[in-house]
Amino acid sequence: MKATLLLSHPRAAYFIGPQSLILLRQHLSISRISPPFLSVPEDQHSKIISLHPIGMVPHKRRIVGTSLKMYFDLHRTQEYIEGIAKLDKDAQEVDVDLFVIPDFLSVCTAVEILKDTNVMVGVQDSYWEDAGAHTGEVSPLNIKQAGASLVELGHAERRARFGETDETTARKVTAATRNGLTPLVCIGEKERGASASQSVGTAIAECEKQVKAILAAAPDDSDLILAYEPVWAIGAAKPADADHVVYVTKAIRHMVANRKGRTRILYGGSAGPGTYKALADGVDGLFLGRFAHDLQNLKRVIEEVGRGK
Ligand SMILES: O=C[C@H](O)COP(=O)(O)O
Repeated sequence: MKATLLLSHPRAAYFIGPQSLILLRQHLSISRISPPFLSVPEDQHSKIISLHPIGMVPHKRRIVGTSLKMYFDLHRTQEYIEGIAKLDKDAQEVDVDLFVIPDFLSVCTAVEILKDTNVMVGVQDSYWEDAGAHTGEVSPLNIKQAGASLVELGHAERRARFGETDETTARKVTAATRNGLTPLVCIGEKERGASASQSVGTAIAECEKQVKAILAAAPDDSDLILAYEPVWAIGAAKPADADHVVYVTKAIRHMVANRKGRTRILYGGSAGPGTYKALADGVDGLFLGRFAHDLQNLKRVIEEVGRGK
């Protein structure tokens, strides 16, 4: 068994095996451990670095973005993307990756407007074949050629309204990575449980099934973004409780701990300014919907995520 523990650190994450755990417990005099996560007091971090330099994985660069879903017409979308271009500098200043996912018709416009920035452009879906008689579908090959770099897949709205399943999402994940696109796959439980602990248990069980399908479909060394979006928190007045999100996203991180490729975990679902700080232990950033329509809100979120608060 390997990588059974994940140690959080402001600048790094550490994956260690059971042997190392015994050593680490002695070294740091830690008695209380709740696998798979271990909290180490900040003044002891340097001891971990010297004890386990080999298992060190660099901290993942944080990431913030928004999907415009089908909210705006073409003119408003263009104006919005021009506004996003102005936030590139803000994102760079705080080392945050920024992305925007417009409607399909606006993708080429977005790529053109953002060509001199670091902002990534994504699409809201893509098909599992690259070409052929698939009326109405959009080829991942063409998406790549258009200059997009992200493909959002398996969003709850597509699962609910267009019959998408773990299986179809997985096929699309494979096709996206085959074409050099990064899949941003949405996962999350449908219902909130009767109690806090039941909600966490249900969420982890449902996410595990979704994550397994994604991991089987994505090459192990590919870049992957998982957006944890509890379905009941999408389009709501406020995001899911921070404790809930942190428990679930830590469990998701454990599920993907053995991947070779970079795997970043986002939270989405009524997120906005003020959401990130309490989630910082669990997620690498936020995926916004409505609350990014006001670009001032998005700017604040970029700053908050970049500063970790
Ligand atoms: O794609 C984004 C998510 O579905 C969240 O949307 P929302 O923030 O409007 O709830």
